[in-house]
This record gives sequence, structure tokens and C-alpha cells, in this order.
Amino acid sequence: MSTKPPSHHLASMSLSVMDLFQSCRPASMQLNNVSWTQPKAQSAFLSGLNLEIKAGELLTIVGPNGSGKTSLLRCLYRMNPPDQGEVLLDNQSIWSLSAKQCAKRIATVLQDAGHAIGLSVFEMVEIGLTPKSLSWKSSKEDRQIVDKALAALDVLSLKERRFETLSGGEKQRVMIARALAQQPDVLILDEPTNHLDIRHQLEVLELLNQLPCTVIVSLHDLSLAASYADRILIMQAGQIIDCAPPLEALTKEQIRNVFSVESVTHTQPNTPRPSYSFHLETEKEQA
Ligand SMILES: Nc1ncnc2c1ncn2[C@@H]1O[C@H](COP(=O)(O)OP(=O)(O)OP(=O)(O)O)[C@@H](O)[C@H]1O
Repeated sequence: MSTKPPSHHLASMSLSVMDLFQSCRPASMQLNNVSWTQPKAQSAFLSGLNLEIKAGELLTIVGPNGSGKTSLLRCLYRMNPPDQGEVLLDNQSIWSLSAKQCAKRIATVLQDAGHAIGLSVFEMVEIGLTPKSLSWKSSKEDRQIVDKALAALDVLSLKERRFETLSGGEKQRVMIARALAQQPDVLILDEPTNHLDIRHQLEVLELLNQLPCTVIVSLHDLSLAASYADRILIMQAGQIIDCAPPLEALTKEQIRNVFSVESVTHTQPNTPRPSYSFHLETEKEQA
């Protein structure tokens, strides 16, 4: 028997949003010996990174503040040019593709939920159609795509509102809808659950889990990361410390070493998906 809570909204939204992915060709991505140096820094922050992301995989990226999650994601979506090594999308260097060719296959949801003065929610999401659109004027089919993406993120009722009047969580959901409207083969999201209430956090991860495209998502919540990931990648000080299925990657020792907290892992029967509780080391434990 399923342990998931009933979600009528989720069931209907996933049905229609899956239409958008009918011609999705999930892509693999690869980092080969990638190094990247922060502007004005003396030495590389990301250094010699190697990683293979399988087509259709859901990879979550975790790590403390400043460990390099965003920097790594920027390398993957053709924002940070590596000083050394290569980033491949289906075995082709992303730097041999134009920005537009890349945007046809990779969609991003960034930490700072978009700025737009005067655009409606509908128009914000319509921008997601740009890389693939053949004409300036949106067709009936384009408008249906936008509506389906808005419905999937539970923001269809806001479509006439001006984007800048939305709450932080509503803006975040609109930006995820825009990425879905782009119908990508790879979806990269940088902390997409920031600002979201717990129900919408779970719904977003559940939705990402059902998408056929490759999904790469950074998260601070280790339980959420472990609940849905095929593999978890752990960053620390610009290095990939581990990349493995949740129970293998997030051991008590690993969590202590990387996040400097003590943890208790809670597992449930019939599921490989753990959750965690945390506490700071007590003086008694230190002794
Ligand atoms: N363009 C830049 N110029 C200078 N320093 C940078 C730049 N981009 C990133 N950094 C630095 O690189 C380090 C890694 O930053 P990054 O944003 O990748 O970390 P993160 O793991 O995503 O952090 P957080 O969890 O706080 O979002 C930080 O110390 C940051 O200040």
C-alpha cells in the first residue's frame, strides 16, 4: 500500500504537465576534469571535478553554505566557463553550442526568483517558450502549454496578476512553471524550495520525480534531497565528496564531517528513502 498522502491536485497536475514532455529526449551530462576559478581569485575553487549524470536521473546536490553548489550548477548550465576540462551534454561540449542551442535543451530555475516590472504571471511563463518558438506571436497551442505549466505549479489562478505583486513562494512556483514551459531535456534548479511551504515543497519534489527529463537540483533539506534522489552529490569546499544513492551517501559520519552536526537517520520499512533529524554536538558528547 502506498504511504503517500492522497493528492488529487497532484494527480491531475501531473497528468497534464506530462503532455509537455512527450517529445523529451532526456540528456546525459558529464564533467571531465573541470576546474573553475572565482573572479580575481588566485587559485581554482572547483578543481578537477569529474561527474557523470545519467539521462533521466534525478540528482540532488547538497553541501554547506559556500561549498560550491551554485558554482557547479553554473558550470553545468553554461554560465561559468571552466578554466580547464569540459562539460558535456550528450557527449557534446556545451561551449560548442550557442546560448540559444543550450536553452533549447537546458532550463534553469535560479535562486533569485526573477525580476520583472509590469509583466503578468502568464507573460513571465510565456518567456519559457522563447528558445523553441518560431514566431513572435504566441499560438493557441503555446497558450495551452503556459496554462498547463501554471496549473502544474498550482498558480493558474494567478495568471493575470502582475508578477512583482506575488509572494516569494508564488514567484518561485511561477519560475518553476516557466522552466517546465521550456520543455527541457535537462532541468537544473538551484534551491527551488526556498520560500515554499511544506506542502508545496513536497509537491514540487514529487513533480520533479515524475518528469522524464534529467533533473539536477540543489537543496539544503537533506530529508527532501534523500526522499526523491536517485543519487545525492555532496559538495564541500569546492570538491565533490561523494555521489551515491541516499543511504550510501548520507551516513552519520559523512553528515558529521561535512555539516558539523550530529544526526539520527529514520528509515521506514519497504522504502529506501530515509529522513533525518539533527542536533549540535553536546558538551557531554564532546567529553
Ligand atoms: N562570481 C564570484 N565571484 C567571487 N566569488 C564567488 C563567485 N561565485 C561564487 N563565489 C564564491 O564561491 C564560493 C562558493 O559559492 P557558491 O554560491 O557556489 O556556494 P553554495 O554552495 O551554492 O552556497 P549557498 O548554500 O550559500 O547557496 C563562495 O565562497 C562564494 O562567495
